[in-house]
Amino acid sequence: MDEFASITHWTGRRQSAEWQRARGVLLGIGDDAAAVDITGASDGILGAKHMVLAVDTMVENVHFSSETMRDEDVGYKALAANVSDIAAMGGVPLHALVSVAVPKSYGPERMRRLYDGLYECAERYGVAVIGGDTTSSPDRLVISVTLTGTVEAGREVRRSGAKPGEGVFLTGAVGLSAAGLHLLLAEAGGGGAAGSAKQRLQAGDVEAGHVMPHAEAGYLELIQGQEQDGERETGQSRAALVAAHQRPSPSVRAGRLLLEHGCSSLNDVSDGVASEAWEIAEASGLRLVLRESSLPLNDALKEYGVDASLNPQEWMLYGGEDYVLLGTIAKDKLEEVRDVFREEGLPFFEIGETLEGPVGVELVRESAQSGDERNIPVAKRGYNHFG
Ligand SMILES: Nc1ncnc2c1ncn2[C@@H]1O[C@H](COP(=O)(O)OP(=O)(O)OP(=O)(O)O)[C@@H](O)[C@H]1O
Ligand SMILES: Cc1ncc(C[n+]2csc(CCOP(=O)(O)O)c2C)c(N)n1
Ligand SMILES: [Mg+2]
Repeated sequence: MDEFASITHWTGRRQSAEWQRARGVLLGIGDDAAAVDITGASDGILGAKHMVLAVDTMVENVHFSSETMRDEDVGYKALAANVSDIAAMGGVPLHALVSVAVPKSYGPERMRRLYDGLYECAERYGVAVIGGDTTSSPDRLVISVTLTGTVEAGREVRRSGAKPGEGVFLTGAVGLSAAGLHLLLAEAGGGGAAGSAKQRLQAGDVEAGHVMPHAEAGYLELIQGQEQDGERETGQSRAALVAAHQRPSPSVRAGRLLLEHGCSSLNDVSDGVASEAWEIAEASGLRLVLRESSLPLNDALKEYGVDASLNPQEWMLYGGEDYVLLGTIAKDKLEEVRDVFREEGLPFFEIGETLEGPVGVELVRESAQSGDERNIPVAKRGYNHFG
């Protein structure tokens, strides 16, 4: 199959012209460039709007491997990661351009499956696929998605908007994706340790008083004492962790609600809560204090941590690829937001607060015995491609 036949095989008859027109698409796949009219898009935005744009790339053996993701998952996640960036601006995702570099080992059927996943995500979030670029690759698959979205003019939610004295929240569970990756690599055989190398503490972190490594007792012992689930639940936990890794659910609806209720900053969790919290603290020039007991420790994550004798907090703070939102909002707005999220059946976890500088991120740890509290500095690290 030549290049043009391939593109048609992947993209043909996936989205009707009518469906695309509702997203403001005037001209889709097939010409030198696509043409869109954002003012004509039915995106739920009344009045003046601005465009928000994001691009995100996934590289085989960096972001995924044949052991961790099916082809459909790669397509799904490549788009979902971008949807999450648009959600983190409070925007509505609209149009995607998809660039792929395809190795010979990926025949037409594998690429078609990749696009099955991509279009599944596109349908879920209402994204029109309007173009892309196709090349060959000598060795590994690379997929890069560019996504547009819209947001009320001048209302995009930035990282720099947090003020001292606000609440810090998460719109979903964290750490599951990293635990899912660990599990998949461990099941693939011996890869567990290698796969989690990025999640291990670097020498010096312990002495510096940074958050504990998996070897340190405290947290793990605390949760180990709690009841273990049976066989059936273990299977369900595995599925939850794997799904979190392969099929993230970006918080678009949450982002829209948060914009509407005047949240002051947002960042999506791609590199880990610690890293994203640091980005908000630095951009806004303040201290961000997280409460250890308020971090949402998911049951599946807890169970896997106990089974693997690894500290799930490491995944929660430094794992990444969760694609939920971390943000800040004035404390007097917390109650109404809490209520709205409950009504809509969306998770909302209040995990800390912002304080006046110096810039940094801390974790408040309460001693189980004495009830004493101490603030531990949270290391500024997460997934780093050049680290
Ligand atoms: N991987 C892809 N996924 C979705 N659409 C694609 C993909 N590759 C190309 N397209 C779309 O298919 C059409 C034809 O692509 P093609 O690369 O031939 O055009 P082009 O961009 O004019 O080429 P050139 O790069 O030489 O300028 C364009 O509308 C392009 O956006
Ligand atoms: C096989 C395999 N090994 C390691 C990882 C972990 N990983 C890769 S990129 C990334 C952060 C987000 O990327 P970016 O910053 O590029 O958006 C993380 C946590 C994985 N997903 N698959
Ligand atoms: Mg981001």
